[in-house]
Amino acid sequence: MGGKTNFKKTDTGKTEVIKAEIKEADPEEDKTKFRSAVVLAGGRGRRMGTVEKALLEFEGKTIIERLLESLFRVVDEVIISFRDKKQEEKFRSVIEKFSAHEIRFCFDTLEDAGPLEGIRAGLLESRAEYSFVCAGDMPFVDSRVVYLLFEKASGHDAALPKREDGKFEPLHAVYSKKMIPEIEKAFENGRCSVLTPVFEMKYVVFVEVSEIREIDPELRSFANINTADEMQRIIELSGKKEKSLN
Ligand SMILES: Nc1nc2c(ncn2[C@@H]2O[C@H](COP(=O)(O)OP(=O)(O)OP(=O)(O)O)[C@@H](O)[C@H]2O)c(=O)[nH]1
Ligand SMILES: [Mg+2]
Repeated sequence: MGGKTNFKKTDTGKTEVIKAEIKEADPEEDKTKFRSAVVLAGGRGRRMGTVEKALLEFEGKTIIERLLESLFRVVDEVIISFRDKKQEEKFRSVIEKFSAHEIRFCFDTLEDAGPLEGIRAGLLESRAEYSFVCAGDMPFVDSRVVYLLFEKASGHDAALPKREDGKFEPLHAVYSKKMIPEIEKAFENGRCSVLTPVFEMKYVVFVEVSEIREIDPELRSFANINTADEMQRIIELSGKKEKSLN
């Protein structure tokens, strides 16, 4: 399908409808489970002047490399969610560096439908029941936080961080395959907010960021880059980290 799809603006950013019925997780259940990650890379980076944000580089390393290094500490395969094959070619040389790992690709069916379409394609391609989904413009994703989200999601439909101000981090979350039909329904209703299908699922775990702060005190994991100014801030943050490590 190549044609453009027009989606209505949704109001699903609001948080009043939360259907989190928590089931008892079985700690033995997922010890041997296959885990996937879906990295969303199919956006156009328009706010930065149309750039491939995942290929932005600082201190000699691209964001996608940083992400892959971190993710392969905790998942068995990574699926990179591209808009089309032409985009995949631009990433080939970076991805070759990870030939020892399982990296696969998926491509959008709906053009320019946003991250939710990338998630749909990624979850369809995923060989795991649970996939960690993140934006491809997040340089500091922390494998320990990803692991925590997998643990929280186990036996449930999804696990999303919830900030102190009540906002969620749907592009740094674990989703089960149950999200796929809910995404299809959202699109049928002209909705493209990632939170729309999330709120349709029954067993969603919202992980308070206070718990994540125990691992990642400044919540650097969620930092993402949308503008040139944010890129500058990320470079500064990175410098700070180097110092605190020494
Ligand atoms: N597969 C896929 N991924 C997308 C799509 N739109 C956005 N993304 C990804 O979703 C993540 C969050 O999106 P944004 O921060 O808006 O990134 P973007 O769309 O490239 O940037 P802008 O054009 O400035 O909005 C980024 O990692 C994007 O690459 C899409 O249509 N398909
Ligand atoms: Mg966008």
